[in-house]
Amino acid sequence: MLIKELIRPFQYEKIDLTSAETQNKKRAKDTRGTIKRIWTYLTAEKAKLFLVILMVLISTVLGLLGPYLIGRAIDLYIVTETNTGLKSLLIWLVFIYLSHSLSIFLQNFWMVGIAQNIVYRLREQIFHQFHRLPISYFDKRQHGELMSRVTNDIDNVNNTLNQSVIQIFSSVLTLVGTIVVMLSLSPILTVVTMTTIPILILAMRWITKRTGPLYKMQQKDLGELNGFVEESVSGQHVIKTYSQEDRVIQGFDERNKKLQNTGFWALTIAGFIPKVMNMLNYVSFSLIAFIGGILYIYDFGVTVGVIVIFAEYARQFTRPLNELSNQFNILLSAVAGAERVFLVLDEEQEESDENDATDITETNGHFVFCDVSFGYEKELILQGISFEAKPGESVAFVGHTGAGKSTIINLIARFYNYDKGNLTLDGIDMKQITRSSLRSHMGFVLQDAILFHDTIRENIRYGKLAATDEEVIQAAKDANAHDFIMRLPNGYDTVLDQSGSGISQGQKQLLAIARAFISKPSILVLDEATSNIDTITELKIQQALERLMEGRTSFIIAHRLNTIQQADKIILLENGKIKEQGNHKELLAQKGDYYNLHQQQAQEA
Ligand SMILES: Nc1ncnc2c1ncn2[C@@H]1O[C@H](COP(=O)(O)OP(=O)(O)OP(=O)(O)O)[C@@H](O)[C@H]1O
Repeated sequence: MLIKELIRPFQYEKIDLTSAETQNKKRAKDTRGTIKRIWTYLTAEKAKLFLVILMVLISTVLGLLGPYLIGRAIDLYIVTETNTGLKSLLIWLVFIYLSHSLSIFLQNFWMVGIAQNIVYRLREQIFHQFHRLPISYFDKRQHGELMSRVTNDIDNVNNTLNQSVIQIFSSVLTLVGTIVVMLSLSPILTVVTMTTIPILILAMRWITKRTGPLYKMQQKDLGELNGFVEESVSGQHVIKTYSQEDRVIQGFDERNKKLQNTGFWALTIAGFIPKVMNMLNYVSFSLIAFIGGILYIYDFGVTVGVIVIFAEYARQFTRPLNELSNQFNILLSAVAGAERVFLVLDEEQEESDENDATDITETNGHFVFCDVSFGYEKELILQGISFEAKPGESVAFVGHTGAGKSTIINLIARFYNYDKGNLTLDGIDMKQITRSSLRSHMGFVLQDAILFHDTIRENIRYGKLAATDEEVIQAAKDANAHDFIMRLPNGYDTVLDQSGSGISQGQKQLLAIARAFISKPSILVLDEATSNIDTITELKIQQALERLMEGRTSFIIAHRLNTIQQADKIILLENGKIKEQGNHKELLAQKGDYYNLHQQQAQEA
């Protein structure tokens, strides 16, 4: 059992990197582009970046000077046993090492500042971008996965910026500096020191070729896992009602396992780097000691001090190489993260097609659909839709699930653009009206009222931020919500949470109606609640809605026919087409589908 446990961590599935590698190759250009783009963020912090580079330069030179002086001390004072000058050289050494530490401290200090500024901007940009993207963008993606971009991916960029930029500069400088000093001391020993480099490069290549795609996979898997967790947390109600806990846990386990697997391989392979480095270090150290010793004994111009300098430089020399490849790995993982952030930033914004659209300052709410067709993807969902909603009229949509009721609303609110035909508001083509001005005249009372973690007062005020407390109370009264609010211990100051727990489904609806009242919209969209609401509350909702609809063009997604009998127009949809339209009386007289539906629901009731 124990042995099994011990070897368990090694029983990871092998990961096929071929597909990831080809993907990696395809994206190579993107990687370069992404690095360039990160660089533009860096150069926005010119002054600090300059200071960092200056400190890196100073620390590198001082780092080279230390071993050099120790070597000289051995040759000049220790081997020859003369003490004069040794003291002052040692004082110099102390000063050099102290300054070396100080310059390293400063470069890190400034770099942390730069990194924080950059991730602050990135976070700000991506969050702002989220609010400028069309609804279709969010419809197509898992929300937790998107959230992962703001958190994990940006974190990743942050970590890399903190470490990599300095490391890369200092590694390159140290490499160049070491080679120059080594060559000036002993070209033969320089060659000896460098013999291990080809092996090192080959080993690093082997490693990075594998870790690069693995890091990308790891970020992706992490995003998926986060998406799943977000869905499971926000969907707890549904999961529990349908007793789907086991299935969700199993789904989580699969994703968790996948992430564990990629994480294991990414870190294991990356972990070879220091081992290979150490081994090669010892090899090169032995070679220097051995060949340097021979050169010293046979008097080839190599001193003990020079051997010591080389031994120290050999270490210094492989370290930057190691760090470069290490940083390269970390850089790849950050580039993967940054790429996912930039992908969001590069998405077309909702207003991108609004160049020749104009704001509407007011509207009568007169909609005309003329032979309108629309599909989310290639497949057409709505076909040949024609109807008119005159100012102040109420239009109700009925039809089976998936018939296209919500889709028509999506076109009315311009969450999506219609494809063919003609859709106008007050005679103006919908595509010529800016979305923000259109929506500023619209009010929504949706099935699942979205509340924010704030007081009831602020939740109602969300409909019009400038509303006074009196207006909030008036709106609540109009919405029949005032009484229940006053019965809560903290009244209007009761803090709700996102799911609105603490108040009932019907009360949530009343708050949503109050929110719509306060914004005084000309156009209303009502999505009837299907859930069971007690009859008294339902009556209150119905009353409030009728009051709200007065004088406003209203679109109602109806699930029960008894609530829409007063509607000016009822449109029966089937498979994205209008099957019947007219008012309640007319449709009953037609004795068509509406009539049948009505009979059916009457019987059920
Ligand atoms: N964002 C979307 N992307 C792709 N297809 C979608 C999208 N939203 C809806 N659909 C498809 O469009 C069709 C019409 O959906 P719609 O939501 O308009 O129906 P509905 O009549 O409102 O149904 P319900 O009463 O269930 O809300 C369905 O086949 C649905 O699968």
